[in-house]
Amino acid sequence: MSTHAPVITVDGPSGAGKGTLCMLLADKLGWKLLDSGAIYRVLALAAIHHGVDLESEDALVPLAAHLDVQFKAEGELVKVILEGEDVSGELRREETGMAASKVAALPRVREALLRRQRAFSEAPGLVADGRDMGTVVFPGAEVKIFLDASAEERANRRMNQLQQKGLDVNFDSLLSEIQERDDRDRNRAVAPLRPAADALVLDSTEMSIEQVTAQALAYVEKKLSAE
Ligand SMILES: Nc1ncnc2c1ncn2[C@@H]1O[C@H](COP(=O)(O)OP(=O)(O)OP(=O)(O)O)[C@@H](O)[C@H]1O
Ligand SMILES: Nc1ccn([C@@H]2O[C@H](COP(=O)(O)O)[C@@H](O)[C@H]2O)c(=O)n1
Repeated sequence: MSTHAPVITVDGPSGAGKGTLCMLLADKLGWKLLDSGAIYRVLALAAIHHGVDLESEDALVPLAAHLDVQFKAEGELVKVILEGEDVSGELRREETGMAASKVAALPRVREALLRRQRAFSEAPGLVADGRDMGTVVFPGAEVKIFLDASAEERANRRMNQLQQKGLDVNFDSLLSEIQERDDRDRNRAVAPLRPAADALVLDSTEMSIEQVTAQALAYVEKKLSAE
């Protein structure tokens, strides 16, 4: 007999702070974490490594269906192993995010990755980070949050994040990459980025990580205790 595990979905645009919030929620609740963006990123890397055109749906679908990837937790970090190779560094690059948003716009590619994402749902619960977690992948989720922030604030956060890694970055090019990715994610024909009708929308533009976490946790506790 299968038991139902509760799900919290956190959707929103790139750099809104979803990953940060999801990690804190999963840690606090002792629940599993799904970083669905990492799956699209891994697929994009697999395509690049195999010389597959990022717009060829026919070639990408079998690659998505047979993606040989492992996520290995090592302390606070998660190592991503694609076909035996550690791609954790390559995975987080801005150009990988851009390539991921191209493969993610293809309907049959999304379909091929659905089961893999749903398989993350297990007891005691799952915190799922992405673009369509509350609308498509887990439409029956107990708690749905849509985390937003202005494009300028997200570019600023990303710039600080990259500078902390010692990388030389340009605000204007980060902002235009974020806007290009937003545009593709919001306007694609399938699973476009938008809040689920029953999601709490949090605009974090003027909020610290601590304020976002406190508001999200209060909402999660209220929703879960009402179940
Ligand atoms: N409320 C906040 N205020 C300031 N900085 C924040 C806030 N939330 C997150 N950050 C910082 O912004 C950066 C991006 O956050 P994070 O990686 O969580 O975003 P994301 O939405 O998961 O992005 P992506 O979808 O591209 O993976 C990180 O350096 C994080 O520490
Ligand atoms: N549920 C999702 C998650 C991600 N995507 C696409 O992948 C790109 C990379 O995502 P990150 O969260 O790792 O930045 C993103 O721009 C989306 O195009 C998606 O479509 N659905």
